[in-house]
Amino acid sequence: MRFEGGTSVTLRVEMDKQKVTFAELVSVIGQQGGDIVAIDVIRPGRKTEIRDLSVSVVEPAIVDSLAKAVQEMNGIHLVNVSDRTFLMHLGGKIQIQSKQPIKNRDDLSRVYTPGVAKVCLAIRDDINKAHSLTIRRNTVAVVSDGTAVLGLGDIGPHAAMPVMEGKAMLFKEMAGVDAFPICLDTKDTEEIIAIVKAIAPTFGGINLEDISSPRCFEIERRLQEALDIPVFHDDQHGTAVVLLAGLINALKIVGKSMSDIKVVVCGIGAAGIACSRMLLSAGVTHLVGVDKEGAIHKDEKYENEVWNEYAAITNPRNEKGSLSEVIRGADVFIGLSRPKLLSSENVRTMNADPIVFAMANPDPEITPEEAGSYVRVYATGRSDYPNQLNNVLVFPGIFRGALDARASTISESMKLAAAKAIASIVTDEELNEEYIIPSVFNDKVVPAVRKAVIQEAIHSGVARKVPGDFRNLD
Ligand SMILES: NC(=O)C1=CN([C@@H]2O[C@H](COP(=O)(O)OP(=O)(O)OC[C@H]3O[C@@H](n4cnc5c(N)ncnc54)[C@H](O)[C@@H]3O)[C@@H](O)[C@H]2O)C=CC1
Ligand SMILES: CC(=O)C(=O)O
Ligand SMILES: [Mg+2]
Repeated sequence: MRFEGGTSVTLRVEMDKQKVTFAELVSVIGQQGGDIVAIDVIRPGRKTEIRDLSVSVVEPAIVDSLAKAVQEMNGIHLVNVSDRTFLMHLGGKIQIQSKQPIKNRDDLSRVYTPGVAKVCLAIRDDINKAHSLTIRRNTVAVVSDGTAVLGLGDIGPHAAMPVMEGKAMLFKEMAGVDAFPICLDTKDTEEIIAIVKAIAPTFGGINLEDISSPRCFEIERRLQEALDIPVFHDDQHGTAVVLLAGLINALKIVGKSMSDIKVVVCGIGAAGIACSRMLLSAGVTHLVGVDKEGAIHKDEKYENEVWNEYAAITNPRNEKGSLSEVIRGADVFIGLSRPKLLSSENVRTMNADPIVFAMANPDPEITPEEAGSYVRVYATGRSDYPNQLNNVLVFPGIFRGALDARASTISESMKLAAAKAIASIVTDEELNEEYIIPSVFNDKVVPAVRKAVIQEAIHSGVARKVPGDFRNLD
C-alpha cells in the first residue's frame, strides 16, 4: 500500500525575468522532489512577475529543503510558502447563503416584515409548520464541546471548530443537508443538555460530535428522551454502522462468520463501546475490550459505570491482561483509541487471515507498512489509504433519510439497515482485500443509506412523513 496523500504547498515567488527563466525554476523544484500541479500568475510584468505555484510533495519533510533551494536561486525572491490545507481554512470553510435575492420593497416586505408575520403566526398556530416553513426541515446542528476531537483529545471548542465545519461541509456536499457547527465552551453535562434543548427549535436533527466518554452517553440519552427530533452521536453510531459494513464484507473474504470470531476492540470510549454493542447485536459472541489498563473484565469494579455494564456483556472467558496478551488468537482487531498501539509482533500472534481495522484518527493504531503482509484485510479511518472506514460514509445519508421521513429518532434497526446498505454496494465480483467498503465519493452510498433508513423508519413507525418517492410503493 502506498501513501498517496502527500502535502501540497503554495510557493509565492517573485521572478526577475532577466536573471532566471520559469523553466529553471520548474527544474529546481523537480530536482527537490516537488511536482507543480497548478500555476497562478498573481502580478504579471515585463521585468518581474509574481506567481503562485501549487506544489505537491510526497514527503512533508522535504518542504523546507525545497523552499531553501528555490530561495537560493539567482533572480528568485520567495515571498511566501503556504500550506494548502491552511489556505483551505482561511476565513472558515462554510457560509450562509440566501435562497432568494431581495431586489425590491415587495421582496423585502414578504421575506421580512410585514409579510413574515403571517408565516410566524401560522407556525404559532401549528408548530408542525416549522418543518415546512423554516430551515428546520433541512438543518442539523453539529454540536461539540471539543473534548474528544478526532484522536487529538480535549483541545477545546475553538480548536474543534475546523472539524465541525468539515462535518458541516460533508453534510452539504454529500447529502444536501444544511448543517451548522456549534462548539460549546462548557464540559458540564447539564449545561450541554440545557443548551442543546434550548436551540432544538431551529433544527431538524442534532449530530453530537467529539464529546468524550462517558459524558457523551448521558448527554445523548437525555437529549433523545427530551427531544422529538433525531439525536445521534456520530462517534458512537456513525462509526458503529461503518464498522459493521466493513466487517460484513471483510468476513466474506476470509470465510469466517460473526459467531465464530474473536474480536479485540482497543479504546473503550464513545466509538469503542458503540461498535462493540453493534457487533454483539450482529452475532459476535467472543469480544474483548481493552483500554489503558488492559482488558475490561468482570472481576474489576470500575469507577466508570459504563465499563461495568460493558464488562457484563463482553469478554465471555473473562480474559485479563494487556493488549499484547489478549490479541493472541484474535481474528479481528478494531482500534478506536490512539496511534501506534498495535505492533507488527502483536499482529503476528493473531489467528490466520487477521483483519485489522485501525480506525484512530488522524493516525491509526498501526500503519499498513507496519502491519505488512501479516494482515489479510486492513482498513483505517483515513482517506489516503484503501478501505476508508470513516463515519462520513454514514452520517450524511442517515440524516438525509431521517430528515426526509421527518423521523423522531434514529433507531437501532435504522442503523443496522444502513450498515447492510453500505456493505451491499460492494458486489461479490468487486470485493477484495483492498476494496471492502465503498469510497466516500461513491455516489451510490447516500441514496442507498437514505433509502434503507426511510424504509426502516416507515416500517418501525418513527417516520412522521412518507417522502414522495416512497409513496405508492409496496
Ligand atoms: N474512523 C472513524 O470513523 C472514527 C474514528 N474515531 C477515532 O477513535 C478514537 C477514539 O474516539 P472516541 O471514542 O470518540 O474518543 P473517546 O475519548 O471517547 O475514547 C477513546 C478511548 O481510548 C482510550 N485509550 C487511550 N489510550 C489508550 C491506550 N493506550 N490503550 C487503550 N485504550 C486507550 C481512552 O481511555 C478512551 O476510553 C479517536 O482516535 C477517533 O479519531 C472515532 C470516531 C469515528
Ligand atoms: C471520524 C470522526 O468522527 C473522528 O475521528 O472523531
Ligand atoms: Mg468524531
